[in-house]
Amino acid sequence: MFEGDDGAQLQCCVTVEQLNAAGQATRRQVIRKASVILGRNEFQEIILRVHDGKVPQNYNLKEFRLFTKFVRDGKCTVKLLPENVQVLVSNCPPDKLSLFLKTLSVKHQARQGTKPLSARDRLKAGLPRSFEAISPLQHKDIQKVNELRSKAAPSGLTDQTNKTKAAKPGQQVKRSRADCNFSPVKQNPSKKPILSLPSRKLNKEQAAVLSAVLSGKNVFFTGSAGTGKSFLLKRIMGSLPPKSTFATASTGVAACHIGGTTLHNFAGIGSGSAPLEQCIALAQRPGVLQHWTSCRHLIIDEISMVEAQFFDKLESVARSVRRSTQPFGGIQLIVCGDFLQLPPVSKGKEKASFCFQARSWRKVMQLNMELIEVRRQTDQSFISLLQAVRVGRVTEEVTATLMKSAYHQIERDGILATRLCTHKDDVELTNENKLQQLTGAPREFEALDSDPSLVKTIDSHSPVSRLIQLKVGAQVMLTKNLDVARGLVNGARGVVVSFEPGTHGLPRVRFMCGVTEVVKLERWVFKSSGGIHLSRQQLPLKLAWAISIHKSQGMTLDCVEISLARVFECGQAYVALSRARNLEGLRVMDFNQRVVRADPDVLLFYKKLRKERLLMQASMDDFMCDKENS
Ligand SMILES: Nc1ncnc2c1ncn2[C@@H]1O[C@H](COP(=O)(O)OP(=O)(O)OP(=O)(O)O)[C@@H](O)[C@H]1O
Ligand SMILES: [Mg+2]
Repeated sequence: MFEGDDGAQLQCCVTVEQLNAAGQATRRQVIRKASVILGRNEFQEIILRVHDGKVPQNYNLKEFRLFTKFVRDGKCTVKLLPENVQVLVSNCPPDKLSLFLKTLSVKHQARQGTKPLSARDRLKAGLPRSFEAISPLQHKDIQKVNELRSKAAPSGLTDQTNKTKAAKPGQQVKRSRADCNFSPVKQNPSKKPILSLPSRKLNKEQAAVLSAVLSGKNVFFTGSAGTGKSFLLKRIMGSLPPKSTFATASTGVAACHIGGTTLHNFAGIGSGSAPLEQCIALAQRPGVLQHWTSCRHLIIDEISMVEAQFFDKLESVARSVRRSTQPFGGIQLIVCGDFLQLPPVSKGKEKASFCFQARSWRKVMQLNMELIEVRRQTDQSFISLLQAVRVGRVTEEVTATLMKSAYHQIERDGILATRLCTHKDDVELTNENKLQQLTGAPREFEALDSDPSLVKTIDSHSPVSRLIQLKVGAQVMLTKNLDVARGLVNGARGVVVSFEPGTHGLPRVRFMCGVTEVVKLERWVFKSSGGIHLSRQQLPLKLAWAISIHKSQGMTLDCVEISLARVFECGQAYVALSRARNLEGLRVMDFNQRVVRADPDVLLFYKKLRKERLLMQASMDDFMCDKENS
């Protein structure tokens, strides 16, 4: 079973169109708040029921086409062929929609081969009309369909590409990349199951946070590095209606991680330092106002870098722009981060205050929850070392272990360690020099930007630069998840071993995980504050002799060398050390315990939170059993 969802029911916007022979809509019905249910009638045929809260409409899914290209945007179309009707779904939580389509596809294919009933058979059966929601997808359904598919002789394909050989009219399902796990019925050379279930399930504590979010409460959830906060945020995004959900983060790097935008971009009030009236006026500009009025769920990752005054300003702007007296104007806040990691950037002398010190924080936050289970690292002793560093408790043993790591040999297959630097200029200098030292002329890869005049905005949102220079031997890092199962994930380290033929031949990279792959162009799409979609097409690579600690925020890194001598912020040493997946992949130069500092205000906040949360935790338990009993 899939976590917390039966896959047979959707809440979304539905448009039902009756088409004429030329495919134009002659009649259109829009249902803003529809429920769409997958079920079976008295003859066990699969029925799509669209309910507008008054009268349900049933569509028999015998012959239909699915258009699923925009599932990640919460949209799809079911085209009923004989009736020439199309049902357009929109503003649907993407994860729910993709599970629904998977259920539909599997259940439909499992029925392949059953003889269609004639009108006479129906009459003779004399069964009372009935409708029953379809049972949730189980592993056995998947197995059955994979068997059917692997047995399917090549000529019997219902694959779009060889239309002439398409099997009897049956389901002519149009497949798009979005359906990659419903790949068209082809002989499957790799013999791996064609259909698969989502492998990376939420653990219990992550599921509890998701439940609290879906109950509509304002939730702050925290946890040390690698406990899956960002991972969970992406699942939360997949469970909320896309049109009214805005995913943001305090920095461009973190925003990239969750496929969102920066909080500043969402808010459109600049630095927020202007007087309130002015900020409200800024928020009412076209393009920005639409964010504030359509937003019902505001997600913020890496909250530790948002400063208190900015948070308070946002809260006041929200109430004023949305003409609501509720905290944050009634927007549901879903906020996460680790206050013992990077603090807000201080301007000038005085120390910037943390978000939890904001006037409105306690008024806004209804539930504080914590993820305890660390997922990035697996070695318990390394996890304990990191926990000690996180709270600034540097024992002799911690010091000895980190100093010993200076001799770790972490290079392998020509892949050198990435140096995590505290200052950006060191990074640029190191990468440039190292590239220059390699023989041969560099190959240049220029990005294709949707709007070259907005290169600054695009730069601040994408993890790759407009221009990338590479040579054979260049140390590189992947900046996008290409294939999680094969270890080609954001942060994966590698070295360029060759280029494909031709002046713009793509680079072939050998990765630390053992895979050697030609890296192809990828595309990043994001919404800028004016609400316009911007995009960049570029290689998902960046030079990786060095990277800044700020740019490594949120990342999981294979092999890092850290020099902590110039660490200047509380939490910075912890962020750097906690990027490494294991101690063997880490080399710490010139360690001395002075560089490890935890902010005393933050330690106090977590201490109070723990004391309170014991109550909150109890109420969390109450909350969970209320849920079970409801
Ligand atoms: N339930 C899960 N199933 C499988 N993998 C998971 C799960 N939760 C987290 N992970 C993996 O653990 C690693 C750390 O997760 P993530 O980056 O979300 O942690 P984080 O709390 O955001 O860390 P940081 O504080 O450094 O940003 C990632 O590789 C992520 O894919
Ligand atoms: Mg994170």
